[in-house]
Amino acid sequence: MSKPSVVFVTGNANKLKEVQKLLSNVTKYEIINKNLDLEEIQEASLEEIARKKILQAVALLPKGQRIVVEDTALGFDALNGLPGAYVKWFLKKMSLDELVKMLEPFEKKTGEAITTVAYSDENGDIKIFQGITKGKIVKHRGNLDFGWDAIFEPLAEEGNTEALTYGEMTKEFKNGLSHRSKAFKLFEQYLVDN
Ligand SMILES: O=c1[nH]c(=O)c2ncn([C@@H]3O[C@H](COP(=O)(O)OP(=O)(O)OP(=O)(O)O)[C@@H](O)[C@H]3O)c2[nH]1
Ligand SMILES: [Mg+2]
Repeated sequence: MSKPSVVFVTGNANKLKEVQKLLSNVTKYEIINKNLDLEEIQEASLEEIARKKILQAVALLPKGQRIVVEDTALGFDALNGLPGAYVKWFLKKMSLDELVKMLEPFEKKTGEAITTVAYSDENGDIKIFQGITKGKIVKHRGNLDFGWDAIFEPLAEEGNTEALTYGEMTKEFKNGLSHRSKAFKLFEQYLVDN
């Protein structure tokens, strides 16, 4: 019999590549991808956004499937966590340079990258896992392929002793300290234990 699967629902190819690597040690399940454009509600906590996302995916996919989604936010400390989950829409309307400029009036240039994972098991029970990496928002350096990678420089205390932006890191190095890796480590442990 073939292995049971966990369906990772995302429309983001960069995310998918990272998550396939992050979950590559999970031998119990096969991780497969389904590209659905899930609505992301506003005026909600990151947990609520992820919860709504998984509920939609559950409603759209066949019953009894294990499904996982994630939502990723970038919050600026000087703006009390904004743009947060809205960073995707900010990036559609402005360049990375303009996003960085938003912090010009403030001394504090720090922020948080946060991934919130929502998993629905075969019975529809939902679990939430979150990973946070603290960093500085800097003028873009390195690879521009993935969202705001080039303007996010994790703090030294995160293990980023060479002060690289995500965009300057190898994928392996980013996966060693990223918001996404922290969230998916917790999820991986849950899959192993349950
Ligand atoms: O530089 C980055 N490094 C990352 O590690 C990262 N993870 C997400 N993002 C971007 O931040 C927004 C999240 O929105 P988001 O979580 O809703 O994603 P999405 O809509 O692209 O995919 P999905 O919702 O179908 O899974 C989108 O603009 C993503 O491109 C990242 N940018
Ligand atoms: Mg999305």
